[in-house]
Amino acid sequence: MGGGMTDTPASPPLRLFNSLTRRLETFEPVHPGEARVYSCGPTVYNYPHIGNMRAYVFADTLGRTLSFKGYKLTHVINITDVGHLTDDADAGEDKLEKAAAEKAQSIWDIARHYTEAYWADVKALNIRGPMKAGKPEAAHWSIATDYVPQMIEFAKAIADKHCYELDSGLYFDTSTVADYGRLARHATDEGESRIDPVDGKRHPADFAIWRKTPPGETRQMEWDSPWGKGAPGWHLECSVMSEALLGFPFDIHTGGIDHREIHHPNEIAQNQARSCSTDSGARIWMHNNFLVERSGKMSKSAGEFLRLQLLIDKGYHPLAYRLMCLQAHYRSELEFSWEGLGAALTRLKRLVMAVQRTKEAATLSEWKPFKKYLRSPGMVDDYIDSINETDEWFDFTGILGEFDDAISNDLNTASAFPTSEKLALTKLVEEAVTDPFIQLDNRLRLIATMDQIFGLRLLELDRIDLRIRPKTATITESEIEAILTRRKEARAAKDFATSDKLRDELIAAGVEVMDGDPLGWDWRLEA
Ligand SMILES: Nc1ncnc2c1ncn2[C@@H]1O[C@H](COP(=O)(O)OP(=O)(O)OP(=O)(O)O)[C@@H](O)[C@H]1O
Ligand SMILES: [Zn+2]
Repeated sequence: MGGGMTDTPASPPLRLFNSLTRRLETFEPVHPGEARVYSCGPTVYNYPHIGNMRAYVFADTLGRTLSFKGYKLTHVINITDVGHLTDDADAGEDKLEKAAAEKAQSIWDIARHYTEAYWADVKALNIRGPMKAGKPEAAHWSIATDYVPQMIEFAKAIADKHCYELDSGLYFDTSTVADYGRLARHATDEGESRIDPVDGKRHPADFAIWRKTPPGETRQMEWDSPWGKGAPGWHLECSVMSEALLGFPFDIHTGGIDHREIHHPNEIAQNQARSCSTDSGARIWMHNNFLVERSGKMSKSAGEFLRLQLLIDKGYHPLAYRLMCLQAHYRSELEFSWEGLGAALTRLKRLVMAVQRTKEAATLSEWKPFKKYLRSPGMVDDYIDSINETDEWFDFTGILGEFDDAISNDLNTASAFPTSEKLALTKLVEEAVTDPFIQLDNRLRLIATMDQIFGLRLLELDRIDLRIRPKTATITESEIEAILTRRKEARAAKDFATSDKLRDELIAAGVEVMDGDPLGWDWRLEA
């Protein structure tokens, strides 16, 4: 550690809010130098809505932060293609079987279709996806139906001590484990009125770990088991896949805040049974709050919902939605509005434009992040050494230190944002264009470093990428460009009548010209 630099500030430890203790805790990995994370994946019976995608932007921000802090990340995200009922508890039908019946399609085709739709959103939002020991290429998405034999083994192992059989399935007796429901913080028999009773259940909170196919019926997805033909329960999937892929216990388990009430307490109960201990299975349980609309939580069951593709069709770049998520803390509710999304898009444009100007003036052709800083999770000494090596006098420690503080404080991208935007725009980029003492290349390296967490592609995006033509526009890109060129000429010649006429022509075609906009014009966005 950089000899003699005793006054160097230490990189802050990563502190995360643990839903189990409802407190901020310092992250201490189970395996030194590693971070193993499990995120509950989508149930692929319908398109994901942008609220669902907030859960994965959050999981991705966590993963990126762990990588930034120097941990070798293994991140598992599953695909739930079986077992999730229309109620989070045990009433209702299998969501996938129901969708298949309604559409008269094969359940496997339905699962495939919606899995691909989810992957498209993941890609558009620059979510990194699964990771194995720091390598995305070594990882794969974990599909629940690939793990059914392991689920049966898990159930067999806990059946005698913790389960009982009814006509409808094998049920977990929640009274057999200590402190059931401690994550949700409700007493076992209270607050359960929304759980429809299943005949014969010993306690309202007991849940199916194996659901038998009713006599005389056939399910499209069913497997043989010691309890007859049937399908696994949803909660079982996550316990099995997390143990199989991450070991027991692992570091962090994530999901939306609704999972804190039923799904995760049930996973914990299974994990306790399996390990014959009080260990919940993960050291830290983290939950993102909801994306809401004025009318309430965005949800599929409520009928109408917003898909990422709709935002794109209206002319919003998907990363504007990512930025909108980053501007709020993951534990706060975020209210969606078109105005808010529009403001995020304008902010993204300004950032991209400022970076672009700096790129044009810089000398390097590639802007790698400050690798040395990234490689020294404990201290920033190495990083200061690297600056000394390059004779750079500018105090990066302050900027990166501030950024590191924010992100290490329970992923506070919300506070990182105003800070980094202020720095990036006024100090780092705009001043950089005029200040002869500040090296442009280092501004770009700094942005590259921070963007490892933001994932906004700030160095790759071009102003052209941010112009998305709304589906409703009745004019082509080149026609717009031609009119805009003529309008610019008219304005230069102070011929404002022609300029206004051309602007009206564009408006009639669905394109709004915004003279104050950094891009010179913008598409009209429908409210
Ligand atoms: N409005 C929301 N905002 C943020 N996260 C959400 C929201 N709705 C669901 N989630 C989270 O999205 C992830 C994927 O959920 P899943 O695919 O199971 O959807 P779902 O629960 O069927 O959706 P819905 O609640 O809309 O019916 C979960 O972690 C869930 O907690
Ligand atoms: Zn899960």
